[in-house]
Amino acid sequence: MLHKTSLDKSKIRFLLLEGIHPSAQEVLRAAGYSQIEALPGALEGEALQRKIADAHFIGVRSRTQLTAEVLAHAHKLVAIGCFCIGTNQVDLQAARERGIAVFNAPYSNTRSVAELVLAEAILLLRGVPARNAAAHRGGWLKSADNAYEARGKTLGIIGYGAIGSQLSVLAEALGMQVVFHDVVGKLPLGNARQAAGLHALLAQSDIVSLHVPEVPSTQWMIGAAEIAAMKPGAILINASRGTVVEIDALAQALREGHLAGAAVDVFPVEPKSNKDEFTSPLRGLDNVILTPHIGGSTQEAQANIGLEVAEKLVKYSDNGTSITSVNFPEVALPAHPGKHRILHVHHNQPGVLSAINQVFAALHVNIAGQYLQTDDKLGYVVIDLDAQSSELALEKLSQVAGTIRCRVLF
Ligand SMILES: NC(=O)C1=CN([C@@H]2O[C@H](COP(=O)(O)OP(=O)(O)OC[C@H]3O[C@@H](n4cnc5c(N)ncnc54)[C@H](O)[C@@H]3O)[C@@H](O)[C@H]2O)C=CC1
Ligand SMILES: O=C(O)CCC(=O)C(=O)O
Repeated sequence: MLHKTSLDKSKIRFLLLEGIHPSAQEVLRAAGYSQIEALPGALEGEALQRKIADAHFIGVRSRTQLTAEVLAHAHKLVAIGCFCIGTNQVDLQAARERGIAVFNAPYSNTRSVAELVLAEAILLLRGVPARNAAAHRGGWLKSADNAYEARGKTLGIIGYGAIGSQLSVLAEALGMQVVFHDVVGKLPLGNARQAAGLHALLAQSDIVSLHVPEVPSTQWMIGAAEIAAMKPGAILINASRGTVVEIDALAQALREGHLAGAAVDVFPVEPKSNKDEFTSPLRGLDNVILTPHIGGSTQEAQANIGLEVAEKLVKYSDNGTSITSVNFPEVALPAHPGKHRILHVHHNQPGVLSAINQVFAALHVNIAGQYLQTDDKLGYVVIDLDAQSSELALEKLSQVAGTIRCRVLF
């Protein structure tokens, strides 16, 4: 399917969902974009399909599912901004195949998640959730039973990426010992140690905290067997994705007392909005902290995410720069004063580049600058040329076999 775009800024439509921080709109407006629709909640089904059909750019957080089926309606969509870290809510491959670049904010809420997890670890070690719940019911559980300091305890971090390693630093500052498990070799920060494997980590940790992405290798990676391998009285914290932990197995281990407590921020099925009911086998367990996927929900993180992702969308829209895209060949582009710029996304197959160059040769167009980046399946070529040639060149380039999308910037 071919897409050809040549649009004035005033006609470019941004759809921002899920209460994205106003800082994003400020960036877009400062860059000259005025057609911005911002909605407080997520969309799904027909409503999403209808809205996305009209948008050139869409911004989502973790709720809106941009599946291949939804993207099939996104005929005008140029790029997606995930105003968060995770990009599992987007079918990245389907987006690529349609020439839609996807951007995210890989570090803006890292600290917020790490701080929440550390706080939860301390509260759970002290048995605060259960004592708090009892007090709300009129109980008074003053005792040191099952209440411990964080100092000297072993924190096992699964996924030693941005969040895991930030947590590691904070935990060591409290005097905790950190072990971690990751599928790739990581530089241990401070005195942290890489565990011999997942089960070795589970067997020695007083607290296990998950910081992996949602990918096939992490699906249900913590099930009954892994929970059984944890120390009796240990604590499990999951602020990664709901599909990483088998929630029924966790509920059972908590009911049976094998685990002393848990903090869970993400669930296999999460309510679509704040008005929908939250259901979970973990409800009603006093020793479990349940939070509504708010690991990254702080004012600081949301404001920074708004700026970061909106700036990436503006750069891609204004100038074609795709640096940091999570599904697209990355090209860092200079400004193009006095020239028009054609952006051509194509299947990386033999003959496309020579066909593109033949178009320019046949039109006798002088190319002022050409930039190319490819990966195994996708090619992204950018051509700067004189203003008077761009419309005709866009028309011809859109007809080159293998073209996915082609647009011109003035
Ligand atoms: N609860 C919330 O509000 C938030 C949740 N998140 C979740 O946290 C996840 C992690 O975030 P970051 O640390 O920024 O990501 P990251 O990409 O920096 O780190 C993830 C680490 O997990 C490792 N990993 C991948 N597969 C693994 C496996 N099978 N076993 C062990 N390690 C594995 C990777 O090698 C990497 O080091 C995100 O993907 C997102 O799903 C992120 C932000 C907020
Ligand atoms: O704040 C959100 O909506 C999602 C946060 C999250 O899970 C992420 O950044 O990956």
